Amino acid sequence: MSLRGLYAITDSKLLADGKLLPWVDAALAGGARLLQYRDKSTDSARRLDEATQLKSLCSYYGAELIINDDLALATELGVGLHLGRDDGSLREARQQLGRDAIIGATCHASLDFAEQAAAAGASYLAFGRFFQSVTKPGAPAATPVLLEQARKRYSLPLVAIGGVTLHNGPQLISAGADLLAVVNGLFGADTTAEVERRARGFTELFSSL
Ligand SMILES: Cc1ncc(COP(=O)(O)OP(=O)(O)O)c(N)n1
Ligand SMILES: Cc1ncsc1CCOP(=O)(O)O
Ligand SMILES: [Mg+2]
Repeated sequence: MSLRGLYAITDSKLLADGKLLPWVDAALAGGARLLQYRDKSTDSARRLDEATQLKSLCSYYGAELIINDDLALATELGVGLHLGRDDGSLREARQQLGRDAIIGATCHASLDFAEQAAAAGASYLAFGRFFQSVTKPGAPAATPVLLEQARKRYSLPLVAIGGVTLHNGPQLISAGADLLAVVNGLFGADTTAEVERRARGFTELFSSL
């Protein structure tokens, strides 16, 4: 599949109290192409249960499920994986998950990190945060100029993350982002109808630019 469009990322605090499945359903109905299950808890039984249900939802909508941080869970479900700088070896994950798996890499604001990730077999390169992020306020700051530089250097899909909204998304796409990765700007909505409206809005940004 082509990696372009909205990349929705779950947040266990925003999507507590039974919201996970309906809110994700709305994001996928609105056109999200990738969904990352990002849950920092250690309750492995609940994580397996939730990720299994998300896999079914993604498959219904023709989207791809990516697991944050957890190679074992991605392997068990046969889905993709996102690894940060301290989340284990991308090369080993590639060997374990196989050549067709989507494996994404955090590059913060560094073309050197991007070079290492590309050499290790990353499927996409993720830069950011680009704006203030309530989800991860301490993430290193990146600028659209960095995206432009990465765009010239790599044909791999580029992901922009961090404080992304419908309002600031267009400048990231113009700078070369193939995927907009969004937590709060999507799942911070109060209703499923609003999540779907926002997801549709993000999706339309890619056809209008
Ligand atoms: C698409 C995408 N990009 C970056 C990140 C951040 O990953 P990481 O630096 O490992 O931080 P955590 O998300 O694990 O807190 C991401 N998850 N997804
Ligand atoms: C996980 C992560 N990595 C860099 S910023 C970020 C959080 C993105 O969440 P939000 O879209 O709410 O800023
Ligand atoms: Mg991580």
